[in-house]
Amino acid sequence: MASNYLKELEVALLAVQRAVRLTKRVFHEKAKGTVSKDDKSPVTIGDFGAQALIISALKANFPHDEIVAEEEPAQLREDAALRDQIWELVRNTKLDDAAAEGLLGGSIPDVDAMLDLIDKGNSKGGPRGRIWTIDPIDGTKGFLRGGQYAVCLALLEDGQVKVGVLGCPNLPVDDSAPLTADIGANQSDDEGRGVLFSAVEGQGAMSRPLGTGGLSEGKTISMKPITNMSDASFCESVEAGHSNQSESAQIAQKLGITNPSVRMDSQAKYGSIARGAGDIYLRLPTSKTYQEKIWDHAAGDLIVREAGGQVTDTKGARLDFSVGRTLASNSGVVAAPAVVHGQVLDVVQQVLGLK
Ligand SMILES: Nc1ncnc2c1ncn2[C@@H]1O[C@H](COP(=O)(O)O)[C@@H](OP(=O)(O)O)[C@H]1O
Ligand SMILES: [Mg+2]
Ligand SMILES: [Mg+2]
Ligand SMILES: [Mg+2]
Repeated sequence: MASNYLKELEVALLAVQRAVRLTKRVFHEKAKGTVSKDDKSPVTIGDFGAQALIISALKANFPHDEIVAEEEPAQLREDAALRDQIWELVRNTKLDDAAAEGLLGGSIPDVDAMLDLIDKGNSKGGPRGRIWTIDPIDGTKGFLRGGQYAVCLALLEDGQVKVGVLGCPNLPVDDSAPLTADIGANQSDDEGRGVLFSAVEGQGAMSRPLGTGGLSEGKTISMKPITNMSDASFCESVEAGHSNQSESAQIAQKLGITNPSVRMDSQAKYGSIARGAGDIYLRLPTSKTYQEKIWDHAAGDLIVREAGGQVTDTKGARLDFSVGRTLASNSGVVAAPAVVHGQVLDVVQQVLGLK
């Protein structure tokens, strides 16, 4: 029987909403409990705490599903002070709405249970079955800089993205607000910011304000129909090490795009183009060896496609979430409204020397 994924969507929206409450507390702190991972990338108490809360909600509702999550608890087992800071955040973060909080399964009993939950995100992924993928803070570097970041959750079934949710605390609520990575001078003022994007396969994409309790009504979002490339806006990573910014500038110029690129951290880029605030998202490989991670793209891929977009890699292939924890068979990302995707891809391939 076909599923409409209603329960999965509700749990995912509430789990992301709750996790965002935790990340926002850390965002507003000066000391974010940052440690360096083996690959030298940063992780904070916010990343670990959000992952624990989301996995707890998933395990309470879908105990047999597998989970591919970004963070692993090894460092925490050795660092009691860090572990206690995370536990303090996790046990004090709840939704205001008791029924919604109850749906997420209630409290985690103790710090060891929390570490075990973080560890439950260690699935290898793959082509079969139901697999959730979590990026507890996407754009950790943006989070540390005071920029954009996103809490990301998606459900894969037999390698296909079925449900995707992105919590973007620093984007404007207003879907028609212009595309900018700026979150305003006064970073402690949350007024008008915080959006939850979601999509279910075949059911369109939505946005709604991030709240503190239950869910508010969602609005359908769609990509902007581009009639003239010279008016298009494109976005890319802030981090030059994550995407080749000189190639993207050449691509934009060849397409006749006159606006400078908007550099924004995280999957907030996918959400922004899905609601028509921007048009095109380019992610161009900076190395031959780096493999994109499934948690960096699964939710955004579905949200953009359900909003009328097309998402491929630079070779023109759809993103393949069925080959493990990384997108090992893909290279980069080209996301654009379906009607112009072919035109954009053509220029990407010319500039990258792929044709
Ligand atoms: N060399 C590289 N090329 C592309 N992406 C990279 C990269 N090194 C790290 N990343 C990924 O880029 C993500 C952030 O994307 P963006 O640049 O669009 O904000 C990081 O997610 P995390 O912040 O969750 O670790 C990380 O997984
Ligand atoms: Mg990371
Ligand atoms: Mg990420
Ligand atoms: Mg992350």
